[in-house]
Amino acid sequence: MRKIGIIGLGHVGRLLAHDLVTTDKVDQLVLIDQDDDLAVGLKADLENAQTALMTSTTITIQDYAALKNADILITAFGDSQLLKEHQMAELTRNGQAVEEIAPRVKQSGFSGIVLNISDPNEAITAYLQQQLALPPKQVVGIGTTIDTMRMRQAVAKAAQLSSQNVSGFVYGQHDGEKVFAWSTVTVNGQNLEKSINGHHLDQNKLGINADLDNWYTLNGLGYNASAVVVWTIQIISAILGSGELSVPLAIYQPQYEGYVSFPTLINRNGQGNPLLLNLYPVEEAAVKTAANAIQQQIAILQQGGEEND
Ligand SMILES: NC(=O)c1ccc[n+]([C@@H]2O[C@H](COP(=O)([O-])OP(=O)(O)OC[C@H]3O[C@@H](n4cnc5c(N)ncnc54)[C@H](O)[C@@H]3O)[C@@H](O)[C@H]2O)c1
Repeated sequence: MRKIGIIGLGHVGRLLAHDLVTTDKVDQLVLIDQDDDLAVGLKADLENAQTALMTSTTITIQDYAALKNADILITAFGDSQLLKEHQMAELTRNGQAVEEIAPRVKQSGFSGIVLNISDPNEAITAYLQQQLALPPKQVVGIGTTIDTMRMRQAVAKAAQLSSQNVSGFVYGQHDGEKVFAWSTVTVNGQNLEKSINGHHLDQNKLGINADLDNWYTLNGLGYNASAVVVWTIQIISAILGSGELSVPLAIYQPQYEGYVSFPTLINRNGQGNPLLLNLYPVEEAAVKTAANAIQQQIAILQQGGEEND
């Protein structure tokens, strides 16, 4: 029995619930939002959709206790409107959401794997891990997964190839101190120093193009959801299946003494071994800068928590 909880049913949470139900990826779904009407409406809509399906998902709403035996909890709470102010505008409000949500999840007896989508991703994932008191391997964030896929796509477009030919990772901090680790990027096994498919690739331009897609999406839609939902489903499949996926998640990385986005394996036990690739010294220093920025955000959340006590 595959059981998944989703907390936060906005653009991301509701699209994820839709895709899980309509592609038969889940047997039991627990949907929770601070807005009761939204949860009731989404349940009714998804149940109506199931009339066209040969599969069936049991949907429970607004019940933290139902998370007890869930395999995976996806956290997608927040207020995407705040992103119009600045990239990290959700920090304090999502920190407060963690303080509301974590005790209720803990009380349910949930002992599965948490995949956090809420931003700022690394700091909120770390704060969730602290407040839930689950082992760090069971609390990961989507991290720089989407940034990495945008980077791969920018490389692929410049080389006029498909992005499946490109590997390599963005490290650091999603939307903040992002580190394009060009030392890890290859196209069909070849690094970017030589021309690829007859094209000389300029790393500065690639970085700008990678960010541009995010800008277009936010400018046009006011939020982004499709890419993060599709990759979340890939990660869910790795956790519920028998294989392993390598993605740059927000994980506890002892080398940086805290949470940072770093390539890692993910499997049925949660975070597996991190991929320890040889970074250029300048890249390694940039990841350290990102880890420090994340630590500063966590300190702000912890101070807020103390003030509220
Ligand atoms: N890391 C990524 O790649 C990535 C991509 C897209 C969105 N995000 C982040 O994911 C989060 C969700 O994005 P969205 O576009 O769905 O936002 P949204 O504003 O559309 O929806 C957020 C939902 O969370 C709910 N919520 C807020 N606080 C809550 C609480 N305490 N308890 C229960 N529900 C609560 C709200 O009622 C709302 O329905 C945001 O933090 C956003 O920045 C991250």
